[in-house]
Amino acid sequence: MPAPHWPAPTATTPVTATVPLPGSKSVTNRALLLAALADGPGVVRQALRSRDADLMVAALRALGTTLTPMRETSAGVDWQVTPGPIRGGAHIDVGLAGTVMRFVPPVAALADGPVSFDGDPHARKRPMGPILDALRALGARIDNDALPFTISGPLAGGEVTLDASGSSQFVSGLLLAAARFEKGITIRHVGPPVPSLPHIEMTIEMLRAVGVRVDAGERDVWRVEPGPIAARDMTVEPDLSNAAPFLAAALVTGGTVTIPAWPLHTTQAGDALRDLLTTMGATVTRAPADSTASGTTTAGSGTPAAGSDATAAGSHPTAARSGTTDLVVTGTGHITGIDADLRDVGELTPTIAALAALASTPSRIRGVPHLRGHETDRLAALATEINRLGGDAEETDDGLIIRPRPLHGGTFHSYDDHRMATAGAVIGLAVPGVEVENIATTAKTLPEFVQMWTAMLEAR
Ligand SMILES: O=C(O)C1=C[C@@H](OP(=O)(O)O)[C@@H](O)[C@H](O)C1
Ligand SMILES: C=C(OP(=O)(O)O)C(=O)O
Repeated sequence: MPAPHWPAPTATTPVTATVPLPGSKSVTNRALLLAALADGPGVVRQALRSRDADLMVAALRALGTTLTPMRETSAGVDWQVTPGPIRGGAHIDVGLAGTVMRFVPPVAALADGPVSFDGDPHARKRPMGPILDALRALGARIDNDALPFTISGPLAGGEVTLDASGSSQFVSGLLLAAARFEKGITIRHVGPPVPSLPHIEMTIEMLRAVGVRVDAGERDVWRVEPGPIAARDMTVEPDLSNAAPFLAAALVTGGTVTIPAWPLHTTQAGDALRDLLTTMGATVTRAPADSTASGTTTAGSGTPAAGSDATAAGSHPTAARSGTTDLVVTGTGHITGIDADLRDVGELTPTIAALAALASTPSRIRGVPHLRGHETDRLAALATEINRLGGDAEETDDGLIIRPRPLHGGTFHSYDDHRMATAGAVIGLAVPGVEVENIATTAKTLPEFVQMWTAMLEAR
């Protein structure tokens, strides 16, 4: 029996809340995988606990890694990770997680036997061809061009050309495991532009932090030298993309939302929110990390900011280098439309589109045709759901045009997409009677979403 739809709360007053966020999905799943491939036991601190992270943990365990939780708080889980020989014979469930379906197969190709992969029904539709062809070119045998498939090594590594315009994760997946390939790897991208380049930067930065030599000096070419991956003590930053709906609430309600422990230097896509939300009419400031806006209370977990102690003293390179501040976003209740190329930060599109649907001037979102291969076809889903509520959204070849039009209540379908569900919540702040279908899908990256959202609205 499907769960009843979630009545998205409407904000009757401006929100004033501090919202600590759990760890980044993208950093967590890279850190766990690198720790599993390392030359000794390591630690991943303040890792996200969510469906995607749990799927990564299960995948690495199935391949022979020992992962032991040392401490779990609402800021995340500290994992002791002890690598083992990579075992064949495993079956990996990727769920709907791009980071599992693209990052784990290159590791599986190093196993001593075949490894099979499958996932949610929609996972079978997400693009996999370029990374599977690349693994074949590097020596692996694979029996299909999409999920489900079985992969067998050995994988020698070497040079490969692929079209990564469908997902940056094809490049990241190959790079993450490549130091363990006998010949390392040289990847050449040929095709339309690669999306989500900051996520490839994240991969490179995290590889370098564990001693892997990466050459990214030439556009669309990446080289990883074979060699050991150092065991480290890594700390995960808060998930800045999951900050998006909460910060959007400041714009929609004319309130103030503070996110603690926002890194001063980061490769996370969510950092682009500072500029995007400014363009849409917000005031964005940084406050010292130990300050709390007066009169605010903490929404969500009520624990110290995720990443705060880690970023003061921690070992994650991005956090350790430059520390963190609070990020404070204040809105006016009046949203200006935006014309933005989101190719680098496509995962922010559902929140930006939700804001655009509430804006007083038209918006155009460009550069994101690859969103058709995300958790759902996000361009079609956003246009359909905004229009279902009476809005005016139109798909283009590479994005969306959204024009102002008054919205009314109704069902907002999530398509099993966590960011569609949170986009429905953002619209619901301003539009009475919005009901989000399958809000539970937020568990992909933020299992506490409903509690955090409710606490944000109740905070004063
Ligand atoms: O490497 C990563 O952690 C991610 C890369 C991006 O994928 P695409 O390049 O497929 O957009 C992003 O959208 C996704 O949420 C996470
Ligand atoms: C595209 C996303 O996820 P995935 O890692 O499954 O690709 C996302 O989180 O917006």
